Amino acid sequence: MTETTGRPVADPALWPAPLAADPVDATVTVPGSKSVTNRALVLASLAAEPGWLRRPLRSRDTLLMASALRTMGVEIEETASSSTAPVSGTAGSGEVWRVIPAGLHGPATVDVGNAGTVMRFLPPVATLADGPVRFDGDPRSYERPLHGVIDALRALGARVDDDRRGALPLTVHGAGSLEGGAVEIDASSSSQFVSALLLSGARFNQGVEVRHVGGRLPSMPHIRMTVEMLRAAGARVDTPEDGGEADVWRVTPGALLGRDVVVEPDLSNAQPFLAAALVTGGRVTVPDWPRYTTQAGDALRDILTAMGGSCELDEHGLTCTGSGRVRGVDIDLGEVGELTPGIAAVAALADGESVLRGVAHLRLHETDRLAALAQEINGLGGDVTETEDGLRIRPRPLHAGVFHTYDDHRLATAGAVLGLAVDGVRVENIATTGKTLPDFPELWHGMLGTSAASPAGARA
Ligand SMILES: O=C(O)C1=C[C@@H](OP(=O)(O)O)[C@@H](O)[C@H](O)C1
Ligand SMILES: C=C(OP(=O)(O)O)C(=O)O
Repeated sequence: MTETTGRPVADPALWPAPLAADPVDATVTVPGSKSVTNRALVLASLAAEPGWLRRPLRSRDTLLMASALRTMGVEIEETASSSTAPVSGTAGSGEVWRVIPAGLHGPATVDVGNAGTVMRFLPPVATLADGPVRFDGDPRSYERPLHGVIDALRALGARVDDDRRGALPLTVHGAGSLEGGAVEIDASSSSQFVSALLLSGARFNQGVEVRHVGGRLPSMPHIRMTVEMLRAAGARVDTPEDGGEADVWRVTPGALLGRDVVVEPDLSNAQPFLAAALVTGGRVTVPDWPRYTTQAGDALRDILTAMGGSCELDEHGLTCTGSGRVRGVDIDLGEVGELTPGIAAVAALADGESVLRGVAHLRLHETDRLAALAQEINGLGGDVTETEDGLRIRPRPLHAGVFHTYDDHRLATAGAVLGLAVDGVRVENIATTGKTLPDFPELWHGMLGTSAASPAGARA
């Protein structure tokens, strides 16, 4: 692309990933968790009384969730300060959303975008509406698995019209209530099937009993998050982990409490920043890292340590420090699949081979993440091969090039991590980070002490 003067100009769709001139040394405050925010919105909407979310994530996925619940009749008031909330939270300043539940209504139309949490958590909610709720979304949402939720809802008494059988778009014909009861699903393609049924289960006449039958269930921490948030809202939940049958979860019918939820920082979105410490031999602190959490991102402490860094959790938050050396790992990421793109980027810069296992289901995430990572890292000169359930990454010197992102926020942040160490990486559609981390470019430049207008080390 050239101006009329013939001078080359930057393509605005290609973000010049800043090269780290020095080891990073920064504190990065990471916005709220997508997974906590969207569960809290659903649970608050199903509760018997109003509730609050403090420091919710404001991103495409969470705004889609809020707007979907609003179209079904829930009131969500957004305020800038916590002063109106007469409750015990200690979130301090920041945004507060007040959720006022109401009888759920149809007809309504829900745009799920490409948010797994919206497309899976809301059809069960829609069975409680008093009319039809239509679900549609981005083209990719049509390809993401939904059969577990649709088949289960039918088995539990709902009427669902899915022209494409087991996929979006679809209509849930809400009848004001759902019988509920016991159901078997194969959730090996997404833990969100289980979470979806449990989240609404307390509002079904007979509650719900979900039995997973099939291959390995991924992302167990996310199911634990669902269980713990349900319990905090007053639901009785029986799980395999408290002596119940393997792969069976049960939610007893009952009213849910309105809560005052302080949303934790999104630990999976902390990943690129912590990875920056590792690949530049620097140091990054993420404040407010919870001492106890069900978030998958907490596994980063161990993973980044195994890759050559050191991570310390203290009153300042989590600080990860790079040693100047990045080690390859052989690791099963099945429990924490959403961390895979960022780990793959670090692994491509390591001093030895890595094997990332247990993540075959990533082929049906925002994009086919295994194919996309192999393609894009190899496009920069890397040596990545897809295995049956993951990636084999052999580090090689990388070179400048365009890193395509396939509308996947985690591909975009992975490209930024590579750009720290490889001169001339341009990330296509950095704005796609807005799915869960809208201010990513500003946060990234802030961490590096550069500015988007004249980033040191960046090339237009
Ligand atoms: O329930 C959740 O909030 C999530 C569960 C996981 O989904 P899968 O089990 O489909 O991987 C995870 O990857 C996703 O980012 C968020
Ligand atoms: C898989 C992810 O998202 P979703 O909630 O859309 O499934 C993710 O954020 O990595």
